[in-house]
Amino acid sequence: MTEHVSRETPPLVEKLFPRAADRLAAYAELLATEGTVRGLIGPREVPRLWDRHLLNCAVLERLIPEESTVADIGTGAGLPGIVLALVRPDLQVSLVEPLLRRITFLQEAVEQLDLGNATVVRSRAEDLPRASYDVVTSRAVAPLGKLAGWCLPLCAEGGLMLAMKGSSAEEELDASEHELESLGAEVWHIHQLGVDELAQPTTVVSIVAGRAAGGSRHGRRGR
Ligand SMILES: C[S@@+](CC[C@H](N)C(=O)[O-])C[C@H]1O[C@@H](n2cnc3c(N)ncnc32)[C@H](O)[C@@H]1O
Repeated sequence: MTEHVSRETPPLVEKLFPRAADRLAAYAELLATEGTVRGLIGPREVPRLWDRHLLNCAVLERLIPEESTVADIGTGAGLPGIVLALVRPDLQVSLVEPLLRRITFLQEAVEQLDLGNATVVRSRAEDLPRASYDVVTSRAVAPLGKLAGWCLPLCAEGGLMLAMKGSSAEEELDASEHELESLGAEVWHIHQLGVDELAQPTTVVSIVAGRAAGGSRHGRRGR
């Protein structure tokens, strides 16, 4: 049986992201059609695309300072990178992905959504230039310790690594403290980014890279 994404943009999306709602809906449609045909999104995910994927990624924008350069490592079909570029036109987002099949989809999506603030980069995280981004994001890419080894070196000094994690966040953080210290990270924190109408908050581990003198460059934009 073919599953469908709702053709109606949920009222919550109109309320939270009024200026991005139309293009978010176009992206949802693209994921539900080409994304499933090309095996980038499982058909069972389609009915819950909005809650479990698009809104879950969109709330991450609350932790990103204005006009940041962002690298989304292992973006896959563009999560959270494309969503961030849509809801935050002030950001410059690099969509980083090594696999050609996904790169082709990302290039088509960027073109169809007319995303002037997103660039598709075919690369593994380890091969990107160091100290190049204000913020490095990731979702469902690798365990935190390994991920920190890839992402923290990409952050400019005082930059921010944001790893979207589920219920394993606390455990992964405990297990990787030694690695984080050896990578020069000084401050880390677990955020629960909630939206009242959604059952599940988005759990994000934020880590400030390098010597974060007071961390004032990264003022939070509220829960
Ligand atoms: C499970 S998918 C998650 C995709 C997307 N972030 C999401 O949440 O739907 C993991 C992605 O990480 C990519 N990946 C794996 N190792 C990587 C590396 N070393 N550097 C960059 N991307 C990597 C894979 O190609 C894959 O697209």
